[in-house]
Amino acid sequence: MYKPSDKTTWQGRMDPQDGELGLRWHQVVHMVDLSREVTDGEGNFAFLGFSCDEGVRRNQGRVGAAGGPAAIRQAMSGFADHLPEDVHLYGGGDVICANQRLEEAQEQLGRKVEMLLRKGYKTIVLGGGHETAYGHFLGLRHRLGPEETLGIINLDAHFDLRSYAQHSSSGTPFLQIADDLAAAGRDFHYLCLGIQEQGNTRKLFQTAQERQVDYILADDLHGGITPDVQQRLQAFMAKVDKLYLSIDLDVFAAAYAPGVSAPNALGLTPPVVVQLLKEIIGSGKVMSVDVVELNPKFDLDHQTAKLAASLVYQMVKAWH
Ligand SMILES: N=CN[C@@H](CCC(=O)O)C(=O)O
Ligand SMILES: [Mn+2]
Ligand SMILES: [Mn+2]
Repeated sequence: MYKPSDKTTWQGRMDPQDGELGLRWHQVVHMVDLSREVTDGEGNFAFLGFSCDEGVRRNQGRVGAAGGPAAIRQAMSGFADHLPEDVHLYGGGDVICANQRLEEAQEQLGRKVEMLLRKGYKTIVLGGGHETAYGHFLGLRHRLGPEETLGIINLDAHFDLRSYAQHSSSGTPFLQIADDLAAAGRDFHYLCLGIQEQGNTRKLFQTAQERQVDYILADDLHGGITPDVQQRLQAFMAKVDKLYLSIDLDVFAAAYAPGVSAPNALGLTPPVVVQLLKEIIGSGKVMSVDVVELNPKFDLDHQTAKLAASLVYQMVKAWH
């Protein structure tokens, strides 16, 4: 199920006395209906929501992530417009997971991501639980050339490499992706930043080792981009052609991001994450991004939604 964006979902303060200089994102964003083929979007940004609780529900989590896209959109609406004249924002609406039909919703997300990328948009997907990542991947894998290698960078307290033998969930997307890539004869290059040891069982560390996953613990990132972190990040990015960047908001300390499905007391601070995002986007290889796991039901004064929106702002600024 898909619901195109409409202007009523982009609302905010207005300063008409200031004319063009007073504009905010809700006044400059265009609406695009993704239920039909879209026109060329080269150089522009498209936001696409994935409104879904099913992955977190299947993963024994506290549901509420379906409200994520609307909450992030609301938080982005009031941002001051500092974009260059030739860069435009497009609200692409939401893919909605209905009646627990997660796999169908992921396929639909994939089709829309593929279309946006094919039309030249820089795509920013707003989750949803981390099951968003598998749907996202279903689309972006079609935009890889036959010889191009994909690198996946996940800012997350968790590996999300659980077995999907029983069912897929918000805890399984990167193992699903690893297996799909292997079936297509492609390598799985996966770097996790911000892993919490106490948040991942020995089984998950074992799977990470078996799949040759590269990771940096949150404990080793609190100091920001040290020479060692920079070297590891750059080495990872150098060995791939394109990057898919996924941001799970539970990578932050719960003090900054209380509104997530699985909060972490010892997570990262916003300045460290922004530094990492700039370094990653600075590679020039990022093809698509998602921000996931916002759970507005547990948010405090929209703090986590505003943090998610601010990450989007920083990425748009670094990426255009
Ligand atoms: N999206 C993934 N979530 C975590 C949840 C961990 C928890 O509930 O504590 C995971 O599966 O590992
Ligand atoms: Mn995750
Ligand atoms: Mn997580």
